[in-house]
Amino acid sequence: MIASSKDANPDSDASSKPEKTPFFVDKNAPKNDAVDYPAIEDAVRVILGAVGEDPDREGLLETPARVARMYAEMFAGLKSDPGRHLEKVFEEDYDEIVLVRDISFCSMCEHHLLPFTGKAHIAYLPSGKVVGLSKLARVVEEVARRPQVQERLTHTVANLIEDRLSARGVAVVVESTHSCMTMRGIRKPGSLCLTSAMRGAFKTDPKSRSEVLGLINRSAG
Ligand SMILES: Nc1nc2c(ncn2[C@@H]2O[C@H](COP(=O)(O)OP(=O)(O)OP(=O)(O)O)[C@@H](O)[C@H]2O)c(=O)[nH]1
Ligand SMILES: [Zn+2]
Repeated sequence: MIASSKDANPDSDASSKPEKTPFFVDKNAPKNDAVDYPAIEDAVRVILGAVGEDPDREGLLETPARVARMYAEMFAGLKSDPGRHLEKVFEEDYDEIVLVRDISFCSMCEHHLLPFTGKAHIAYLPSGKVVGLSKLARVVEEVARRPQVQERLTHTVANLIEDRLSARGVAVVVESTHSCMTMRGIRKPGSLCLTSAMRGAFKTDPKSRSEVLGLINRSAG
């Protein structure tokens, strides 16, 4: 467990502080040991005060703790290795396209800390070994749980699959809506951002590329 900002402050006197709301009250969310929950709570109280709110009013009392749990959940993939989901492979005499489409995800834009949500489509060309289909979705789910840009999400997933499965080709297409473009700033609801990462045969062979894009496009939406 990382020490909280209070622990790090030699002047702090925990005994004189009122007892805080227990920060881990969501029984469903696993504890994220990489996250300093009390530090997030402190920061949220500061933000609430800074926007002109009263962090001590009843409706906001538990908000810092809720936000800490939310960030712990949203950033649960920050310190983990999503590639571990691709370790259990099995041999199969199949060398054509494997495509899992419409894998929903929710990630966090690193510029505004607002969510971007959408779908990922993953295809690969096996080279003797395949992986359980759900594992591709697990990789997306875990990589998504980081602050990032969509481009990084896309190529991180592609690199993991190419490396861990020694795939002859990998295609990752991600389509998503960025809250920072829909609810603030330019405010363009309905705008969609598409990114793709092509590896191996999908990058070098136009026929393979067009075949996989055809399958993804036909299936998407
Ligand atoms: N390339 C890319 N840009 C992103 C992503 N998520 C958010 N952005 C953009 O990050 C940019 C940040 O631009 P800045 O000018 O630094 O910040 P800003 O003043 O809040 O920008 P506006 O959103 O235009 O108001 C914006 O253009 C966002 O649309 C992403 O996943 N990929
Ligand atoms: Zn943003």
